[in-house]
Amino acid sequence: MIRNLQHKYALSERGAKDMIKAFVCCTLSYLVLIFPVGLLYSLVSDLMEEKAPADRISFYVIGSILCLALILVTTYLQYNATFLSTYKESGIRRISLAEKLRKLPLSFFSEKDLADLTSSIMADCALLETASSHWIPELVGALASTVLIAVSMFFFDCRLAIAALWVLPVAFAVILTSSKFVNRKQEKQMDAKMAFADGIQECLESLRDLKANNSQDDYMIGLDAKIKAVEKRTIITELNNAVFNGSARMILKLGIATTALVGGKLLADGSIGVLTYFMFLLVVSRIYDPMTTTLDNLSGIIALNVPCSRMNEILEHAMQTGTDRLSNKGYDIKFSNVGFAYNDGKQVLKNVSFTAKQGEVTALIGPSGGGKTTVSRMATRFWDYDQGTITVGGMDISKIEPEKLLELYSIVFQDVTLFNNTIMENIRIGRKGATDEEVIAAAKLAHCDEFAEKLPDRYNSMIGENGCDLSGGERQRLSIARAFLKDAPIILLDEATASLDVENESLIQESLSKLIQNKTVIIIAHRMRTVAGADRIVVLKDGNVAEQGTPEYLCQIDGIYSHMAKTQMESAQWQLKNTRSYKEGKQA
Ligand SMILES: Nc1ncnc2c1ncn2[C@@H]1O[C@H](COP(=O)(O)OP(=O)(O)OP(=O)(O)O)[C@@H](O)[C@H]1O
Repeated sequence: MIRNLQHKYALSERGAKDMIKAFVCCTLSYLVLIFPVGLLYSLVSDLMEEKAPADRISFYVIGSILCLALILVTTYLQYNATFLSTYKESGIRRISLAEKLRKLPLSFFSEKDLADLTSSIMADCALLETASSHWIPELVGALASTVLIAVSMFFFDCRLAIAALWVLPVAFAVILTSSKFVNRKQEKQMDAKMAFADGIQECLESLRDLKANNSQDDYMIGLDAKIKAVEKRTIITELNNAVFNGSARMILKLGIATTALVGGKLLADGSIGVLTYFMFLLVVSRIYDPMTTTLDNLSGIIALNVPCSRMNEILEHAMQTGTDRLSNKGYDIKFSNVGFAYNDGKQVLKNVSFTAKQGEVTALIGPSGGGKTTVSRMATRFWDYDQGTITVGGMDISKIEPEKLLELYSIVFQDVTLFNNTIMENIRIGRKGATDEEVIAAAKLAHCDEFAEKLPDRYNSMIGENGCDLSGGERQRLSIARAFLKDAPIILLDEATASLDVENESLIQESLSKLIQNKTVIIIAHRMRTVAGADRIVVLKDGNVAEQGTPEYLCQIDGIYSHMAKTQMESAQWQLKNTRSYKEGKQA
């Protein structure tokens, strides 16, 4: 049962046990509400039998105090078992989701969109919180207490019990049979919401390009259609809920009428006494209240399937694992017949073999789409390869825990990610715990001091979201400073100096040459000038190693590298041929 609950409602083991406790407490708290009814029944019975209530006054006072105490205690227990444990569990769920996401390979994220994941972490967690604190324990509590009360009703009078209880299975049947239909509508509503959230996110991210291309109006038409789709789907879902839940509620109310009618008839026939009739009416009024709430929640509980399966998909997805004990000898990176395909199944790397040696600079070059970035993703376990092996210092990287492996790398990406924080803290991400002096030394090596010193708060200046207050070159220099600070034995530079001007590129390359001494360096570059000084060049074309060797050797064989170098030399001399006619046109 515990395992079932864990899977069904994406709970931890402790969360599932707490949920069972909540079921028991809810049942008790509903059951004790019947005690005051019993006391009232006894009082009316005494009055009718003309017993002197004065003799029984202490019985009623003690009985009332006991009822009150029981209600207080069970309410307190129910509160603790549902609310406190739910919020504890919610914290555990959110942390385990975050932990899991941290350990999932990037391949998982390329299958999912950000809006979907954000919704799982925020909205789905909040929904499960409400379900675990209210809907599910209330449903189980109301059902269990109703069953017990129903049994005692049958004990008193079968005919009246049937008149009071026939509505329950009918109302439940309405909700359960409609659930599949309602679920489908809810799934469609969720899809429409996701498409809309994606649209908003895409719109905000691409605002600059939309403005530059005067495409805002066209884009807004598409976004408007998505909003309308959400509106339509929400109306349909709410209508469905209203029809089915409304019908179930009405059927429940019929129970009071049938009890009154059947009871009246039996009373007139003399089959039952006034007291039994009165007691049934009292009990019926008590059991329908929790049942009405329960029926409302039942459709919500059934619809939990969608968020729970989305959450389980994250929680049960295979993680990248490995040892955190390194036994590598040196830091040579060796690719042996590595093959890889992204989720679309297209083979992107085919039998890739090369060695990036420690103390050398290995440059990956080749035409666009040749597989350079993919090779770097394999080396860092951002994605796991399908065939072959990759080793670092002789140790198979697929057996190394990804976070441990990444400790060996200083990486500078082409698309830099910065945080809305100070320059100092953005660089300190390279090595947590580095002193201010160490951060500033790294910043100076990456020539960040040139712009940091000019800012009002110098290294303590805020740089805006993703460094929006800085230029492309300045952002790139910050990420290079991080790599300097981390000072790991393997350096991976993915077009690291691409957004720098020639002067800054030369200065940073000079600093980089100090950083890379005795390290394994892999550079991905398009500009042949950047890789001319490399010790080894690996040319990747269509996922194959087309050529490899020293720059001199590759020039001699007159292959792709030599052709690319020549073409880039020619393009360096290229100029706008139409300059004259352009000027003439302007003057005219
Ligand atoms: N996340 C992904 N999902 C599916 N296919 C991808 C993904 N990333 C890259 N590819 C495909 O893999 C192939 C190799 O891409 P990769 O980015 O490794 O090439 P590259 O040599 O680095 O290109 P460029 O020089 O343009 O950056 C391309 O055909 C690309 O379309």
